[in-house]
Amino acid sequence: MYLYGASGHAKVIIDILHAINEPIEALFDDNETINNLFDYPVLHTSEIKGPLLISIGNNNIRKKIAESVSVTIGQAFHPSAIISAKTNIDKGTVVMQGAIIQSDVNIGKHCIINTGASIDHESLIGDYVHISPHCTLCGNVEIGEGVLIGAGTTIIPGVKIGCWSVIGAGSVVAKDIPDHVLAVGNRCKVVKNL
Ligand SMILES: CC(=O)SCCNC(=O)CCNC(=O)[C@H](O)C(C)(C)COP(=O)(O)OP(=O)(O)OC[C@H]1O[C@@H](n2cnc3c(N)ncnc32)[C@H](O)[C@@H]1OP(=O)(O)O
Repeated sequence: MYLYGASGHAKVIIDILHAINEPIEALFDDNETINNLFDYPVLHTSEIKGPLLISIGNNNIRKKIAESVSVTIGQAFHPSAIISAKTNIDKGTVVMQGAIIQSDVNIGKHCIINTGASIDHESLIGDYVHISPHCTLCGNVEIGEGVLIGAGTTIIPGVKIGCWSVIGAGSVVAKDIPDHVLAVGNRCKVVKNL
């Protein structure tokens, strides 16, 4: 596996790849001052190789890179994650330690399902989404493309979050949230447009 991005997020993905015995060939990064991460070389080249995981936490940047490369895309699920056999997860998505993904969930490409997050039955997660550590998504939740759900957020059943919106850490979302907004709080409310 090759990784694009040599930051803290890459360190967590490296742990997952170790846990599943997936060899790591090298990392790529645009920052020419970073030449290695742990024992792995960091390359600065436009010749990107696959299978590739984009190991960058920012959803916009992950999308830009995904659209600019034409190599095989990998996947990485930590063995401690519990993933229903009746779930579809698209390429490029990583599932961190202790996450739980229940039956009939669909998750798009290049998503991050972070440490200890729980996604319940029949939920729909768009492409380039980040579900941060210890979020709880109840059943039938819908998350639009590019959304960041901040750490520890709870989303009650059936709620829809619009594309490229951000939900602040620790929020409780009981009503639908539109596209391109920042919304925060218990009784989560929109505080600004993005
Ligand atoms: C392994 C990992 O680390 S994964 C990374 C996971 N990342 C996260 O969970 C980060 C989530 N980010 C947040 O919660 C941030 O605070 C954000 C995105 C909500 C806000 O960031 P900014 O755009 O900088 O907004 P800003 O700090 O100006 O806040 C706007 C208002 O919302 C408030 N606010 C910000 N965050 C929160 C929050 N989580 N809950 C309640 N209110 C909040 C601020 O106090 C501010 O209120 P004010 O205008 O009355 O002063």
